[in-house]
Amino acid sequence: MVCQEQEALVNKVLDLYHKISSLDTLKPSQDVDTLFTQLVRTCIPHTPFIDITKLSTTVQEARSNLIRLCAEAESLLEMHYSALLVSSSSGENPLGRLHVFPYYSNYLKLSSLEFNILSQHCQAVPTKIAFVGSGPLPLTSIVLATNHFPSTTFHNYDIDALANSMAKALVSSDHDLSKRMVFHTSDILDVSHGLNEFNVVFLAALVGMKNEEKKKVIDHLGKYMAPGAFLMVRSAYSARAFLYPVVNPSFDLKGFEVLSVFHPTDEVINSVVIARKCPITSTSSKEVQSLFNNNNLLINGNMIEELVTEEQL
Ligand SMILES: C[S@@+](CC[C@H](N)C(=O)[O-])C[C@H]1O[C@@H](n2cnc3c(N)ncnc32)[C@H](O)[C@@H]1O
Repeated sequence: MVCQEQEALVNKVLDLYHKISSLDTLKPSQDVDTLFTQLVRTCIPHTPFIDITKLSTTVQEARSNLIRLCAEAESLLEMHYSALLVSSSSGENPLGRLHVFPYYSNYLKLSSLEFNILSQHCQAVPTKIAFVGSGPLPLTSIVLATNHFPSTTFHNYDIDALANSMAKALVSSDHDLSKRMVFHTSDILDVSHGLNEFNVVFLAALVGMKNEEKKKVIDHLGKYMAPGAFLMVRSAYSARAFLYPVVNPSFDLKGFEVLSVFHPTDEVINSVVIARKCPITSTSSKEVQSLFNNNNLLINGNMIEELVTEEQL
């Protein structure tokens, strides 16, 4: 049963959706900024609670189109600011002026939240972290590498070659990050080899926009990540699900042990889910040996110093 408050909120979102979808372009402008700011303000409150599984088919359809429009606007906004930061840096390090990006403080808060949640479960400092869906302005990797993991290498995967070339240009003049930020252009579904070298994999909210696409990406990561490695997934709660895809910890994380789910109540929009790839079950001892040789064998979150084979037990 939908209460009046829920109906009013859904109607407001639909109204904004129709206005946004009638815009000629989603490139940054006053009109685009005004409409998306109204949309975010409408969706941020946790009440009235919106259960997206209870929405009508029409509203479900509008939601999935709206998420696609949000993704397009987010990519265009990132491209705009990534290009602006590089073109206006006049020889200085553009990373010193990231505050010009309107949502920079949101990323500082989100990255700090994700670091705190990860640190509660992963005692070892990760040597290598993968960020899937890094974009032209890879702020999560930049903030984590700068503020939280000063000795970790970040491998950034993006399907869009232009996004990667812009991101590379952004970090190239930074003495430290130019060495610790690596960029790979590929659909993550085409990446298998090497995923087992990461202690931690982050999955951007907009990789896999429909539920079945998101599940496919998570299943793929589950297949190739190292046993014991951590997966940080961004999701959405209540009306924020009109802006981003929802990951259901009970159904969408097969092969992973869900460690915690956190729904921010402030302006950090994404929920954060941390899960750990289930330890080795049917993996052959040969695969275990190769995982160990890659020096990334984590069982129950701890790096294994030496491999004790069944024979030695
Ligand atoms: C706009 S960015 C958002 C991430 C944000 N910059 C951050 O630092 O958290 C999302 C990126 O995901 C990329 N993407 C979408 N689907 C992907 C896939 N299957 N494989 C790799 N990258 C993907 C898009 O090209 C886009 O650049």
